[in-house]
Amino acid sequence: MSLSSSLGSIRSMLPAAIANASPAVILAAGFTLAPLCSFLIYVIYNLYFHPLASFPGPRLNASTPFPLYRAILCGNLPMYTERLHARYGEAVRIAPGEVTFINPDAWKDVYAIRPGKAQKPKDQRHVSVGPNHIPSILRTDDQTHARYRRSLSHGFSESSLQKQEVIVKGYIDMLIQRLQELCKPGSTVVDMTNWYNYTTFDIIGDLAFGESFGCLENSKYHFWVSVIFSHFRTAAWANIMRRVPFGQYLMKWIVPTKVQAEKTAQNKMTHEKVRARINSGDNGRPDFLSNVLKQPAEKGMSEDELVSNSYVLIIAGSETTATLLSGVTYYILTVPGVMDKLKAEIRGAFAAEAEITWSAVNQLPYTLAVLNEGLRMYPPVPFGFPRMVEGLGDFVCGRWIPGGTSIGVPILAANRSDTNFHKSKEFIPERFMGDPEFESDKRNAVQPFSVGPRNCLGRNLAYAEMRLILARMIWNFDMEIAPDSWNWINQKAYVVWEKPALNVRLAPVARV
Ligand code: HEM
Repeated sequence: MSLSSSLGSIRSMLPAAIANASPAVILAAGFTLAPLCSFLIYVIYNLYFHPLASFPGPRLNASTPFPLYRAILCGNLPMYTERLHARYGEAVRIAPGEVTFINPDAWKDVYAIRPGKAQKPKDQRHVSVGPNHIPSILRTDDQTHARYRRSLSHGFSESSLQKQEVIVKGYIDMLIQRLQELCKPGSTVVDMTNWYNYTTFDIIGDLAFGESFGCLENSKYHFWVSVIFSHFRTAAWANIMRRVPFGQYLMKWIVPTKVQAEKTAQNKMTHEKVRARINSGDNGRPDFLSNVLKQPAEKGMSEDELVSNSYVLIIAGSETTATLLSGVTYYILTVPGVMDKLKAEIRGAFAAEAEITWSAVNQLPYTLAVLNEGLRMYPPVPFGFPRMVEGLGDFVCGRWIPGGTSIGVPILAANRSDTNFHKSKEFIPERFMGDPEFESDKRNAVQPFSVGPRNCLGRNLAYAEMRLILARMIWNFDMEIAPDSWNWINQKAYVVWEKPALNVRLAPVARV
């Protein structure tokens, strides 16, 4: 049957107004109405027939992913999820196929390996593709991940950590010295977010590439580092574009040319740095790559894999630690009483600065409690990395989740939930020191380094660095928050927090 005779027979069944319309008008109407009808069916299915239809959450989120897209693009995802959980409870359907849980048991069910079950793969939409398109340790399949992790783990072992102390200490000495110089003759206001970043990027640059970025020496960001900060917003767009048809092609139009050019230059620089590190071979230094480079590529990493993983090591290892130190500095300067206790513990424990070592700072319980409360209130990775349910489905916190669903623990929401913590929005280090008032706290809800085979590899290094830097800062300086930083904590988050300047007045401690 021809098109015109088909249209003719349809016409005879329609009311006169439509029947008299020309074929072009009917086709145009069809093209307009078809997507509208499909969308309507999609919404009705999501709301009433989808296997997740019984999960709590706003109806708009259950029917379309647009509220989630909006939260991601506005840098609001962790806070938005926190609000949804406060309103709808422990499990929330944040988008048609995405559910988040704040019950501590979800860490086990979603992230850990359970007997007889495979680990759940990452929801790749939340993980950036490396600039050289070789999947990094954060994105790759389980088999390659196991190889990366095995070859890298030596650089994060207890014995390597002990040897790394001298390298880390050198940069902390430089931080203190530079800040002392800035304070001459009396006190001065500095942006501590920058100074913590200078320090942690120099440390991790040294441990990953064998040379620092020279940020402390030059009191400014190296080009490689500054590019990272301008790219976090792009990562939010990339998250959305991984969800829409032809998204990867659209990215080229969304990312400004300047940003693309910076990224290319950074990529070239990374290749050069990695090649220089390969050429220096086993340089006898206890850095991250010494062990990797001793092995053949099939057991260690190829040059491209080294490039891709260097990005992860540097960004995951620097920005996170500096973020936590900035957050803790903000809280100890704004919550009454905390600074006095910290000073009493740190300045009372040592007779001289040289005594402040990695093993010595392990003996400072209040300092550790302050860092843990900082990780609860201001986790450096505030949303975390969701996983996918495979196959037919699985149980999470006693509820059946169908295959194809993205599930996760939104870190900030779990950490600041009233169901998990007494006085959940207050910064109270005593909750990590056995204070009976906080006996009902579900402290195992706080997993800022995640859980399972893909948890943070640098956890011990991060704790050692954070304890030492905080102790040395408190030993050396009296601090006061500048009036323009009182509101510092209200930030956006694009994967990581977008931190403004944290202006702090530093005054060297006078000692006789
Ligand atoms: C306060 C500091 C830090 C926090 C809060 C943190 C948090 C995290 C989180 C949430 C993940 C993702 C885990 C997952 O997907 O389940 C991760 C992965 C990772 N982190 Fe950290 N991190 C910190 C410091 C460091 C440091 C100092 C290093 C050292 C280089 C590091 C290296 C890594 C690596 C290599 C991974 C990937 C692990 C894998 O996929 O097997 N992190 N981190």
